[in-house]
Amino acid sequence: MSVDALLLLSFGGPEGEADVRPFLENVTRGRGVPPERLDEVAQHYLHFGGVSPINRLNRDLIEAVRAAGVGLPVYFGNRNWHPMIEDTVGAMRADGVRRALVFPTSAYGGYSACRQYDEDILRARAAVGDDAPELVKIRHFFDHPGFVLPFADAVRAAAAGFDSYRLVFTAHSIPNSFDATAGPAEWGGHLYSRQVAEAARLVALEVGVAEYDVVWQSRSGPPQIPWLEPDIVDHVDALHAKGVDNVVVCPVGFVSDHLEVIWDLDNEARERAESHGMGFARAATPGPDPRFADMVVELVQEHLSGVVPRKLSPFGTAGCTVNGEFCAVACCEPPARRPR
Ligand SMILES: CC1=C(CCC(=O)O)c2cc3nc(cc4[nH]c(cc5[nH]c(cc1n2)c(C)c5CCC(=O)O)c(CCC(=O)O)c4C)C(CCC(=O)O)=C3C
Ligand SMILES: [Fe+2]
Repeated sequence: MSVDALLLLSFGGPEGEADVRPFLENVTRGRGVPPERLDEVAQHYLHFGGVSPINRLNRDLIEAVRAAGVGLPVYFGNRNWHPMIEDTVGAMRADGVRRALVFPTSAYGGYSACRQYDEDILRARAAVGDDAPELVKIRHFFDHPGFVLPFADAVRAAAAGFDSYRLVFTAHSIPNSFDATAGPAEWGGHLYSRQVAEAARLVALEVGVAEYDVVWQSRSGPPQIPWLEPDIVDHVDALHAKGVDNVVVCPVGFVSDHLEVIWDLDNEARERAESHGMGFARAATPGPDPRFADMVVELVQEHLSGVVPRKLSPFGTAGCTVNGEFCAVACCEPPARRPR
């Protein structure tokens, strides 16, 4: 297969105070997130001057992927903030791009982590019209050494100051109902939580830690709807009650230092741990590691020249579809949302 560009597709984040509200409205349109939760999240962004690190980190990653020799023009588009994917795909068409690979900045399956990026591709191609470039999405990479090994080194570095510690992995919580439908139906559901557990297992194996926990963070949505639990902050309390004195948190659900990482972990979870007199260290995310950019190049080559896929898990390959098609019928389909 030949392609003439790579598109890095991400979530997007605000780049100043005035962006925060319109960004949050884009994220939560029709999603039933209570207004109190939005006010709270707006405060998290305003704490950092209204600037999420996510766009800068993505621009840095694009530079690193170019420098790693990807050999294709690299474009940048987001779901929720500028540069918006519709505009980027329009620019790609104007530049004469016929077919592009899409690298999504999420390693996992599930509605929020995978299918919603397919919806973005569908929407952008529809907006651009008949001669929109063909867009081929790259597979889930939660089990790629370029994702797992930087996390493992980061855990070792974070734990360096502790004689003993409990290793805790976190990923973004999602509604239980989203997890139930995650993945092709014949794979039995729960693909998101199973991939997160598998990535955690691979990182722990590499570090040489036999006992660890997998927990969740950054829950939103109305309280009566069940989401994946336990929450990291509650879990810190539980570890304290068990007599754990140091905790190392590895944000395995995230590719880079998103706002959820620098607020929910570096502020909320850390404060809770320190209130108990516990030591707390957070492992770095893999996005800025040169091995991560090399992984992106390798994933491109998997498509172009049949380089043997490097996968550390026995899980099937998913997420790689053309023009925003879903992996399978009803794959990662969100249950109908209740109107608010
Ligand atoms: C699984 C998952 C990922 C990982 C996969 C991936 O990386 O894509 C992820 C990433 C991200 N989520 C982000 C931001 C937000 N997510 C929200 C809300 C939600 N996230 C959800 C899930 C996920 N989210 C869900 C089920 C909701 C409820 C509403 C809905 O059903 O959609 C809200 C609304 C306010 C709130 O309630 O928190 C915000 C502001 C940012 C940008 C951060 C930055 O600026 O650095 C990033 C990378
Ligand atoms: Fe989110």
